[in-house]
Amino acid sequence: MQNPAERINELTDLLNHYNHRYYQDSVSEISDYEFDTLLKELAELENQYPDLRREDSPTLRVGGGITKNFETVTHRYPMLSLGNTYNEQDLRDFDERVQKGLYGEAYEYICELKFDGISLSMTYENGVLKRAVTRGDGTRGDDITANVRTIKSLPLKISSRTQNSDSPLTAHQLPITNFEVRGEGFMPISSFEKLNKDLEAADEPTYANPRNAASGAFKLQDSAESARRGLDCYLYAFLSDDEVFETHEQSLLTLKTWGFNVSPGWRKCADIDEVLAYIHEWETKRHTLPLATDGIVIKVNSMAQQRELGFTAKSPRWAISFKYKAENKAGVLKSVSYQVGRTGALTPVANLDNLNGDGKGLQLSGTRVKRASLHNANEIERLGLMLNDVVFVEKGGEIIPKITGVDVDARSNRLLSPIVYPTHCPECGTELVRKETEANHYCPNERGCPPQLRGKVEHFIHRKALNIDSLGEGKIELLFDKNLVQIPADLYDLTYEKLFGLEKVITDEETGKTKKIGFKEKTVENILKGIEQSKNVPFKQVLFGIGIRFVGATVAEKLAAYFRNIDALMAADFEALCNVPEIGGKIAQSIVDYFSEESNRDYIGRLRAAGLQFETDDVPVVAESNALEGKSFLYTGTFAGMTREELEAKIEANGGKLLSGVSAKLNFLIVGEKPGASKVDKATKLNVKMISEEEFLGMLSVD
Ligand SMILES: NC(=O)c1ccc[n+]([C@@H]2O[C@H](COP(=O)([O-])OP(=O)(O)OC[C@H]3O[C@@H](n4cnc5c(N)ncnc54)[C@H](O)[C@@H]3O)[C@@H](O)[C@H]2O)c1
Ligand SMILES: [Zn+2]
Repeated sequence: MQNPAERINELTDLLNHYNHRYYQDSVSEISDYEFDTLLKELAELENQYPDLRREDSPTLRVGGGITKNFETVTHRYPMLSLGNTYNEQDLRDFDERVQKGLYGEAYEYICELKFDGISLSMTYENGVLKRAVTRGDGTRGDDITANVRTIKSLPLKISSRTQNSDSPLTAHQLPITNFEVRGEGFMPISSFEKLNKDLEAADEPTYANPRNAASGAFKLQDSAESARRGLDCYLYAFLSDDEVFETHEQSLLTLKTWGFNVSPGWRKCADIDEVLAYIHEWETKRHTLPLATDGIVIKVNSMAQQRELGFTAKSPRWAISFKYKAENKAGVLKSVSYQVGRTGALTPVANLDNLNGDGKGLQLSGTRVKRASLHNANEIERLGLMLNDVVFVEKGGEIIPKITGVDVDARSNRLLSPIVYPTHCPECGTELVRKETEANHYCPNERGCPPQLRGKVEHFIHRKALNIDSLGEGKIELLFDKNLVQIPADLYDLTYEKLFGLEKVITDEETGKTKKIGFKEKTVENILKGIEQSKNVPFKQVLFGIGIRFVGATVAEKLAAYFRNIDALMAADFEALCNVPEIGGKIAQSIVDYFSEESNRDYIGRLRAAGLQFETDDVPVVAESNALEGKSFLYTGTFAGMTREELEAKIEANGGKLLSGVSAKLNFLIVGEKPGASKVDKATKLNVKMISEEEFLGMLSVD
């Protein structure tokens, strides 16, 4: 057996790693349940061997951190975590501790839903929103006011209506005007789904769940982009220097009258049994809410009693959270279907039913589950799946259900058959290929496979490409069905006459509901207007929209700035392309291959004839010297003498290469004011030379 010291070390390192990934990178490498189980194991070991507890133990600290991408703000009142449990007995133990701590005084609880997003603290001065800060490490957080201000439901200035009168209270009439409110910033499930669809269309990585998506959105540098992500916030706490409220209940009611978005689901409970009833009631009901929740928060109602009970290093003694385990059910794998995505990648999808086999699917976390993604052939192999197997299906914070295992014991009396992976594309019949380095099989028929063609048009109209938002997925399907559009260039041949009156009934695969879409006058005018306006979209977006493999929005921007027009780009050979800052061999080869095909050149010709922008009118980078030739740079933070754009232009104008991340290839990291900790850390580890703004400018003057 491992000795306790080793295990404590191992757990501390592991949990600190998961915390970093979760809070800094918005990624969950393991489930919350697994994380909490490991944390509990560590806490118990530390209890037994207090001397072995490390100073950086995750049991002592709130998990988050500050990012240095934002101004750091010290919290007036620390922002702590919550103790958590997954079972009733722990809750009863908590209740007993409260009882003891209050020496027999009567007490009651408030139960609230536990919203799954990120904690926010908002400071109001004279009734006006001054600052919004993340929890960070509990003592200091990131100032993300600009992003939080994009939440429409959050009052920027308090005006409230009293119970008896309809006239708004001014700030002066409020009992208190300097205070802090706390709440959970979240992304509604509908916004989350829309965002992921958008990201997918732009070839960018998607988020595993709404929490990670919210966390990412609140920490964007560009608040206009935050605004587009549809964030929201529920408030659940009030803090001030004076004792304003006697109970938590009063504070919630008052916050509501002041115009704050307080979740309506909370309830006062007289004892722990009522708390448990609340927990059972919401176990499935919570799935009908428009946002993700992962449990219940239980708080002692009286503020005086809260003060009496106090805090541990990490969390209040007067509150605890009860977390629901991801629900797991057994079902039957009826069949596997195969979907072809817009890149031609094949995804196997499990078709499931309940054990009764009545065709109704599995009732899981409040929804009916009939399908689960199997990702790729490796996953099927890893699970050892056979058709007609009894499988365990889980639906957690991940929203999309997954198969977690096979009930091998159930096999003896079942008729099983192997899953035969297709050799040909189910959509177009072309033989599938599988590259050595990739897990997925692909259909190589880029130019004839219907989902791939549709995908290209969807990519073309994307906001970051030609931005034709009057055409959605359903409308494109209709255009495909009627043979009006095959490739994006066909969009420019559409006319009012061709579009008017088109109709189609669409059936939702999940719900079976049907909906009719038809092109009436207004729709047609909008579509044509959107297409017309796309002719003004800048070259870099057109280049992205064309859909050359590996040419994402950022690469397209670099190429457009460097070559300035399509002719120069098409004329560039592999070497010339590799000379462009940040363009590597893989991208260069893909571009060369693309333009070597006649059909692609014809396609560009058609788009050009339609009047799209194929040259850029941004100010070009004028070469100044070759002082930086052969050297690569990256910067972090802000600079006194120039903007980031000017710095980038300086690097390029003097022959330097700008890299997008810290790697062993990087020669210099230019470190400005408030540098990013992760870049500096990584540069230190990799021994990358770090220089100041002055040192960089000094490099320019030497010959
Ligand atoms: N999967 C992973 O890799 C990983 C890594 C780190 C942490 N985690 C998870 O995160 C947890 C720790 O996160 P945490 O410290 O934020 O604790 P927590 O999320 O378990 O609870 C505290 C938070 O709950 C939120 N909350 C939501 N509704 C609330 C309400 N009505 N009242 C009060 N607070 C409410 C607040 O933001 C508060 O900060 C872990 O227990 C684990 O489950 C997972
Ligand atoms: Zn195909």
